[in-house]
Amino acid sequence: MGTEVQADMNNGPVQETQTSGDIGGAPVIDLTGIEGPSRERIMREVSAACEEWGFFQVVNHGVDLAVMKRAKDASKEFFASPDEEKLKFAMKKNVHFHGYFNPDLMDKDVSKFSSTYEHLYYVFYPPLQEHKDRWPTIPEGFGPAMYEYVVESRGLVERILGLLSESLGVESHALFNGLKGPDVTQSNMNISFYNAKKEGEGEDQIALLGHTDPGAVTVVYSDEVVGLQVQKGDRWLDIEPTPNSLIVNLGDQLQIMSNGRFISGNHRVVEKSSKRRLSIINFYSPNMDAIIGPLDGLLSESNPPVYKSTPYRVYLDTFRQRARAQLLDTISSFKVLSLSDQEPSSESTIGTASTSSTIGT
Ligand SMILES: O=C(O)CCC(=O)C(=O)O
Ligand SMILES: [Fe+2]
Repeated sequence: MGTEVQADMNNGPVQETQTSGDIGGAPVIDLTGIEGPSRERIMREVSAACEEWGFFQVVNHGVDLAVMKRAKDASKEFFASPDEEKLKFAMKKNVHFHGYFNPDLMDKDVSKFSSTYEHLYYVFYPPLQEHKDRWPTIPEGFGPAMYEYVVESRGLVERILGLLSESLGVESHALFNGLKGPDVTQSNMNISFYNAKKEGEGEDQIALLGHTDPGAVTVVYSDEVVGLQVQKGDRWLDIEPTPNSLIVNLGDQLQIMSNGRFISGNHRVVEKSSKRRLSIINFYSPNMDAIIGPLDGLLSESNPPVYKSTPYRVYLDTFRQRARAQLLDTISSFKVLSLSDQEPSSESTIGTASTSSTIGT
């Protein structure tokens, strides 16, 4: 999910039950030997995590720790810069929410934002000049440091896509090729600096409502401050960042491509620590013109398509429209209807879902 969506999902003290969270959400998987003798084991662990949680953490993931550190240091330096410097990169109306946002310094109406925390949102891949021209230049090396991390973390995503394709029993490039469509996959970066829990505040504040990400695979590089929670049944579980790990979660497009075998895990962010939390998020998403549907190689008479095939652009537009109305379950409106279902108009689909929406529950 990108910032444009979060815009409408950040509502501060929304009353959701049980903000405290239990520890132990989602497995930690060691990727040592992924190209060698451990591949089978890793493939089983990753696919089990994707079926059960849609979430896992990875260690020994092959992303250069020095590159991670440079991206984190650059982000911290950006947020620590004087307000007037940061505001030079402020989001502008109609520029698709690219740029810097700070709820204390900016007119919330700038992009209909009601976010409760500072963040940066940029396209980092493909590195077109129009994208590069927007990247922050404070600190000076911000763009190159972040880009280096983006390239490394995209490599991780592509290794995971290979494993997942194999575990589905299709050719190892099947997921990647489906996502890239006619050209390349994309990476939008959301660098969020959440607020600390205020002293004396009883309830943990919800910074980001429960949602699934619309794209393919999200890589969250979180500092050691807890805040991200994954939903399991009716419970919210804290993801405790393991040092040097990366958190991986699947977005809606992988649930669709796997014909429902993998899940796009519902998650949210709460402000529960006395420290502010930094997270650097790579939304690895399909090409806008890729037609995403269940992979051909998975379908049979006994496994008919559960989801429709749709250009990603259409899916994302629907997701954004619905998110504005805080309807955060988009994927069910892309289900193939069974013959016994009545065909609702697209408007009534949205209307129906609004009343049955399970946001944050
Ligand atoms: O900050 C995080 O850990 C996750 C944020 C998130 O879920 C999102 O931006 O979609
Ligand atoms: Fe998310």
